Amino acid sequence: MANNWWEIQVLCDPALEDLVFLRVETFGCRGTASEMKGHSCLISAYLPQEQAHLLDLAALSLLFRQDALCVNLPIPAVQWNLIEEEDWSSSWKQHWHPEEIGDRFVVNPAWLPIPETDRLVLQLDPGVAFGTGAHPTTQLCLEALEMRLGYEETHATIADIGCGSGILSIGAILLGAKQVYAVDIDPLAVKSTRRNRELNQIDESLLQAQLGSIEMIKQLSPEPVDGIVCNILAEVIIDLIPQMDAISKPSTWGIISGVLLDQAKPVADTLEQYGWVVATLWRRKDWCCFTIRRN
Ligand SMILES: C[S@@+](CC[C@H](N)C(=O)[O-])C[C@H]1O[C@@H](n2cnc3c(N)ncnc32)[C@H](O)[C@@H]1O
Repeated sequence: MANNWWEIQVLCDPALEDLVFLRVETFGCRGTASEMKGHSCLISAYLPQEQAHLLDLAALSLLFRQDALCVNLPIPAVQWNLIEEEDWSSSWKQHWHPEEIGDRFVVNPAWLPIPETDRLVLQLDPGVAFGTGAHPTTQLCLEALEMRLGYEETHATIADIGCGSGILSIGAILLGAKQVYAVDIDPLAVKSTRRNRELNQIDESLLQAQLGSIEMIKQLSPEPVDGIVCNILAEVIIDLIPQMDAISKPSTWGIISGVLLDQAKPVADTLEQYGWVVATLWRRKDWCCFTIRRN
């Protein structure tokens, strides 16, 4: 049977973009992209057909409407189409362009020529996994890695928990990390990380990607790691913090994102409760990123 996909398109005020992203991700969409259309933002999101009925899509549209009304913005225009597998990959790809992130990176879609640049080129085919470089939390994490590894520390061993496309793991290796252990509970993310590792010609021994979560890092890494990067949602992070001790040493640092601003306090409280100090808190749009170290 052909695998068809729903293409959900939301044309909204740019101020609503983050909320729409959050809604489509929570809904289970696997590929998302956004672009400006005049003064509006067009968000396209993709979901396997069998994962949603028409009624679910109608309910999702109502949520967009509700969100807009709550913050006093125009109601977004929503449409959905059923598209075939081949059309999905090509229609999704056309949304992606090379994107400069921080001072050091350019994220280049793997199907485009490699750009001439002094920056580190992060070749990426995100497939259906999260992590294209377009999301503020991914950008904040890459920028924090750049500050940590680019100027202060190389040869670090790093755990990437919730690796998605592998973008942060690959970024860390390009910046000189010695060894990265990448884990994700989604088998498609692990597959995507391995594919992107190959695209960036990184040896498997430098970047190991496995299905699982923090407990898998313990199995992969013979020693506690130097750094932890973790870009997942706040409630998952709060559950993971107590387990971070098992892979850390006194000098271990962390880069934690995926946290909406209004969820920053419970995350910070939990970090402090488990012996971590919040060194900085970076913000982009409605999201934030913590850099942390041991107490
Ligand atoms: C927001 S994406 C981040 C992807 C990528 N690291 C980035 O920064 O763009 C979060 C990823 O975490 C994974 N995830 C969710 N809960 C998890 C858990 N408890 N342990 C490990 N991975 C998890 C999801 O499958 C998803 O791929």
